[in-house]
Amino acid sequence: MNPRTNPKHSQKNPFRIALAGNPNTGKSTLFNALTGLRQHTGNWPGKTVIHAEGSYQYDGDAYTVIDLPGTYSLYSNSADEEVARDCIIFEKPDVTVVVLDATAMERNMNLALQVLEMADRVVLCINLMDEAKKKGIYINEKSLSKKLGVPVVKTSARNRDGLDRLQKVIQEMAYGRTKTNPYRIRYSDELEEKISALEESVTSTFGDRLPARWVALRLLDGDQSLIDSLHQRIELHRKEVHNHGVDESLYPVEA
Ligand SMILES: Nc1nc2c(ncn2[C@@H]2O[C@H](COP(=O)(O)OP(=O)(O)OP(=O)(O)O)[C@@H](O)[C@H]2O)c(=O)[nH]1
Ligand SMILES: [Mg+2]
Repeated sequence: MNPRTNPKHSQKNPFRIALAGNPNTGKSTLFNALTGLRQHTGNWPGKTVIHAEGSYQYDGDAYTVIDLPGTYSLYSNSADEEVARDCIIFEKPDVTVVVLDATAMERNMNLALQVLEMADRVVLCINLMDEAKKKGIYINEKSLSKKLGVPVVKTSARNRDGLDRLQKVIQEMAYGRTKTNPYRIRYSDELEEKISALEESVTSTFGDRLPARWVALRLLDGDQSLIDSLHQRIELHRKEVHNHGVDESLYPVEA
C-alpha cells in the first residue's frame, strides 16, 4: 500500500508520475493532454531536454507528472539518460509510465525492459495506436501484460484516446492496489551467481532504497556515472545529517 494515510484530496502531497520512453513516442503530447500544459512537442527526437513537471486531478486526487527526456537506454551514456535514470531510482515516482511507439514495439521494448529491472510500479502505455492501426499492426495488450507482469494500456495521446483508462490504471497503481511482477531477464548461471553476490552487498549498504538487482547489473557493467551518483548522494546525506541531524527516511541513501 502507498504509505500516505489519507491520500484523498491530499493536494499538498500529490502522487508523482514519471513519463519515460524513447524519443518521439508522444510523452510530451501525453503530458500536455494530462496536465493542460504546453510542453514543446514535435516530430523530431530530443525535444525534451530537462525534465518538466505539471499536474492534474483525477477522482479527487492530485497527481504531479514528470515529463522525462526521451532516451534509448538508461545506461548513463548522456545527460538525458542520467536525468531519466536518477528520477526513476532516486526520486522513486509512485508510478513510472513507459510510453512506447506502437509502430516500433521491438525497438521500444529495450528501454521498457530496463525500466522493469529498475522499478516495480510500472505501467506500459502503448501510444500512437492510431498510426499502428493505419499500418495494420495489432497489439495483444493482454498477452503482453501477462508476459511482462505489469499493466499495459493503449492510447492515442494526440486524440486523447485511452487517457481515461490510463488515468484509472495509474490511480490503482498509485494506491498500491495493483500487484505487479515485472519481467526480469535471466542471465547465465555464472552471471546470475555474480549478480546475487553483488545484490547482497548492495542491499546491505543501501537497504531497500535502491533496486539492488539493477544496481548490481550496472556495477558489473562498470557504470562509472552511476557509481559517481551513488557517491554524491552518500556524501550529501552525510553532510545533511551532520549539519541538521535530518530525518534519515527523507534520503534515499544511507551514510
Ligand atoms: N498520430 C499520432 N501522433 C502522435 C501521438 N502522440 C504524439 N504524436 C506526435 O508524435 C510526435 C512526437 O511527440 P512528442 O510528444 O513530442 O514526443 P516525445 O516522446 O515527447 O519526444 P522527446 O521529447 O523527443 O522524447 C509529435 O509530432 C506528436 O504530435 C498519437 O497518439 N498519434
Ligand atoms: Mg518530449
